[in-house]
Amino acid sequence: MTLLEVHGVSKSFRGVRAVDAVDLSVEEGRIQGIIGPNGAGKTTFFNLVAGAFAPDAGRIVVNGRDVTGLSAHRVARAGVLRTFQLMRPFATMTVLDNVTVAAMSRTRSRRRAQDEASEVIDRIGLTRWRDSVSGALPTAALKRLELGRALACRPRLLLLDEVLAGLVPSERQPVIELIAGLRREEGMTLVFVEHIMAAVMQLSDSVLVLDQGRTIASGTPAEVTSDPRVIEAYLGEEPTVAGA
Ligand SMILES: Nc1ncnc2c1ncn2[C@@H]1O[C@H](COP(=O)(O)OP(=O)(O)OP(=O)(O)O)[C@@H](O)[C@H]1O
Repeated sequence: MTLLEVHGVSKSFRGVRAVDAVDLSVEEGRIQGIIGPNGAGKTTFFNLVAGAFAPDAGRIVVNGRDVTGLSAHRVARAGVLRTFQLMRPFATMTVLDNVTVAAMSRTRSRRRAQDEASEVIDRIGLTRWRDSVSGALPTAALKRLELGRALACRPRLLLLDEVLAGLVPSERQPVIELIAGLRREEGMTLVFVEHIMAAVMQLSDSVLVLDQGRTIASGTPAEVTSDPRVIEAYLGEEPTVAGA
């Protein structure tokens, strides 16, 4: 079943076409990567799918329902959630309370929300930080917390915005495995924007490549990374972006 269908979405900011007639179709239970050089339009595309901005043109359908132009809140209720590159937990609240607040979006029972939050915290490997104030967490734990807050809402489609950014290489693989497990064990559908190519290669069933707002390639990780248009688009970028 197709969970996400994006038809020809476009968005301009003061004359700059940040996203230009982009199509994407994601089947349920698949992992879709989105890559592209800086300024390619990846974050804007996420914002359009998550309802942060309405597109100037095009249509977004989630689980057969047209969500084009709906608010982020309503898109979330349709089952689409995103994480943010810059984490936004409540710094003075504990990890447990932060995840409980997210779980409260699904239940009125604080007790049940707390139980679900505890499960999520174990799932994402934050058990030892459970009662710590979020502001005291190191970056790697904060990244997991951001993921946990999204998972507590039990999304059907999770949009991950550079979850590996800011992590040192040894911290990346466990997070990659955590993400792979979400699909394998829970059948979650994921769309992720990522600069770390090793993660894109390992996780993605399919990759969409944007450059200057347009789709320049789409296919398996091996197909897109050997595509001359993709190689050309990345020329001049930091080697860690193109080849890490
Ligand atoms: N809110 C905004 N107002 C004005 N211009 C914007 C806004 N958001 C994005 N843009 C512009 O749209 C274009 C695409 O930006 P976007 O952040 O979507 O790219 P990106 O691929 O996510 O880049 P990066 O990899 O650097 O995060 C850029 O030219 C950017 O300056």
